[in-house]
Amino acid sequence: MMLAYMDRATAAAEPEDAGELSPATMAAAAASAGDAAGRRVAAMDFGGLVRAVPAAVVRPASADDVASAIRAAALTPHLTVAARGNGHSVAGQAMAEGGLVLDMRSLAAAPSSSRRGVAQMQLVQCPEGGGGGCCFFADVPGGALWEEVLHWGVDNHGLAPASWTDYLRLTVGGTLSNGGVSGQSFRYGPQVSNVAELEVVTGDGEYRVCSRSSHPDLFFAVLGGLGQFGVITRARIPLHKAPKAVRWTRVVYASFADYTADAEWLVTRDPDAAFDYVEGFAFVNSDDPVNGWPSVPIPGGARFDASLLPAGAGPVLYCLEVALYQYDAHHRPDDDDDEDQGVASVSRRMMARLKYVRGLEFAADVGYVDFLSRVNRVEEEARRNGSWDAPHPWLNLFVSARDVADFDRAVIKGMLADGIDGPMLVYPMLKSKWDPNTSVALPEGEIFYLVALLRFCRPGGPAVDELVAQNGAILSACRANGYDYKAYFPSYRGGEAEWSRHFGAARWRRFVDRKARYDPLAILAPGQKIFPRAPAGRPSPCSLV
Ligand SMILES: Cc1cc2nc3c(=O)[nH]c(=O)nc-3n(C[C@H](O)[C@H](O)[C@H](O)COP(=O)(O)OP(=O)(O)OC[C@H]3O[C@@H](n4cnc5c(N)ncnc54)[C@H](O)[C@@H]3O)c2cc1C
Repeated sequence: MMLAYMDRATAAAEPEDAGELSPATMAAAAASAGDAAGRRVAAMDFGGLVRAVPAAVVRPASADDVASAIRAAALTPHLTVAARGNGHSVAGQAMAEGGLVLDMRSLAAAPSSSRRGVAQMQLVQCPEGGGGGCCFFADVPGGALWEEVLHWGVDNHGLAPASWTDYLRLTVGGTLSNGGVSGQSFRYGPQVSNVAELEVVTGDGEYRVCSRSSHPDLFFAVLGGLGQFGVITRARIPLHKAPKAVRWTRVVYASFADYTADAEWLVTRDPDAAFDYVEGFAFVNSDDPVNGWPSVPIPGGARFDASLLPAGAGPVLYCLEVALYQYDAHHRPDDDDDEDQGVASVSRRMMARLKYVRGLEFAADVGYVDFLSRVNRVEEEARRNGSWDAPHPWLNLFVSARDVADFDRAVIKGMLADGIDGPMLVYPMLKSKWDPNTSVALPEGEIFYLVALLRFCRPGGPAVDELVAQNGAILSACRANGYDYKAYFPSYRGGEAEWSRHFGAARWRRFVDRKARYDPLAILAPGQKIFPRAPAGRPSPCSLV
C-alpha cells in the first residue's frame, strides 16, 4: 500500500522531485506496507480514547530518512506525517490518520549514521566551560527515552540533565514538543529550558540545526511546539554532576491554604537554601487503598497514622513532597548529629518552619537513579492490575496561584472529593523559569500550579465517557469562573477559535506565522488537529490568516 502512495506521489511529481525519495525511504515504506501490527500500535496511544490508523509506519534510521518521508508526503495532495515518540499522548496527538507515522524510537536504536549525534548519544564538551554550572552536553536522538539518557549519563560519565519528568519512559522529542515538567521545574526550569541545540527536520523537508543564537526563531518555535514545526532528530542537553543519593520526604496538610503557602515559600527560596525537587498531590481523607491514606507513605516506609489528623480535617488532604540531593558519597545521609551537614539533617532544618501535620511525615534515603525511576513501580503495578492498558482520560492544567484556592474548592473538593483512582498532582512552578519565546502557553501569574488529574480506570469504576465528561465540566468551570489557566497537552476539536483562545491573540498569530514559515503545507503532527493539510502547491490556510 505504501508503495502505491509513493507511486502516486512520484507520478504527480517532477522527475527531479521523484529522485529525492531515497532508497532508504522506499525500502522502509515497502517494509511497512505489510506491517499491520506496526500500524495497529501507531493507531493507538496511552490515552486509549482515540484511534486513527496510518497508511504506514516509517522507521527512520537517520535525519535523512525523516526528511525523505516528509518530502515524499509533500509531493502528494493529502499525506501527513506524525512523529511518534513513545505514544504516551492521551488524545491522539502523535497519530496521522491515513498518513505516515515516524517511529522515532527507531532513530534512537539505529546504528551510527553519517551525521554525528543523530543515532547515538554522545558526550560533548562545552566551549570555554559553558554557563550555569554545565561543562558537558549530551547529544541524544529525538527518539531516546529520558530513562536511556539517565542511565547513559550516570553510568558512563557520572553526569545527568537537571530537569526531568516524573516518568522517564517518554521520549526527548515528545516532551520537548510539550514542556517536560516535574518537581525540578521550579528550580532548574522545565525541560524546554534545558536544551542548548536542536537538530530539526522542518515541514518543508529541510534539515536545520538551531539554538538560541542560530535560527533562534525555529529553536523556540519547536520547543513546546506540539510537533507543528519540525521533527526533532537530535537534542543537545546540558549535563551536570549527578547526585549520589536523595533525601526524599513527604508531609501531610489538612489545610490547602497552609499547603500552598509552604509550597510557594519553598519554590521561591534562594537556590542555596532550596530543595532540588518540590511536588505534591491531593488525596482523599479515608483508608481507600488507591485514593486515600495508604497512597501517601514512601514505599517501604511508615504507616499513615490517621489519629494524628486534626479534628475537623476535610474530605481532601494534601501531601507535599520534597527532595534534597546529596553529592558526596562520604556523608551518611541519616546522620542525626547537629554538626552534620548530611542531607537528612539539612532537609529536616529546611522543613522545620513548615506547617504540616506533625507526625505525618515520611522520609527515605534512596539512590538518585532509583528516585528518578520511582514511577516505574507504579507502571509495574498498573500493568499487573490491567489499568496500564485501560483508557486514561487524563487532564493536565496549569492554574495560576491567583486562582488555585478557588480551583481547589470548586474542582478538587467540589467535584473530585472521592478521588480519581490515580494521582491528583498539585504543585507550583515559576513562570520566570520558562522562556517566553517558546511555543508553550502559560497562565499570566509568576507562580502557577501544575494540576494533573492522572486517572486510572479500574474494573467496576465509572465509565470512561463519564470521566471524559467530567474533564469537560472541569474545563467549563475554569472558563465560567474566569480562572487564569492553560491546558497542558491541549486537545481541542473546535478549530481556530479554541486554539486562538488557548494561546492568546498575539501568541496565536506568532504560532500561525511560524507554521507558515516552517510547515507551509501543514504536513506535520496532524493529530493535534490545529491546521488542516494544504494541497501541494497551494499555501496553507494558516498562512492566509
Ligand atoms: C505515565 C505518564 C507519565 C507522564 N509524566 C509526565 C511528567 O511528569 N511531566 C510531563 O511533562 N509530562 C508527563 N507525561 C506526558 C508526556 O510528556 C507526554 O505524553 C508527551 O507526549 C511525551 O510522550 P512521548 O514521548 O510518548 O510523545 P508522543 O506522545 O509520541 O508525542 C507527543 C507529541 O509530540 C510529537 N513528537 C513526538 N516526538 C517528536 C519529535 N522527535 N519531534 C517533534 N515532535 C515530536 C508528536 O507528534 C505528538 O504531537 C506523562 C505521560 C505518561 C503516559
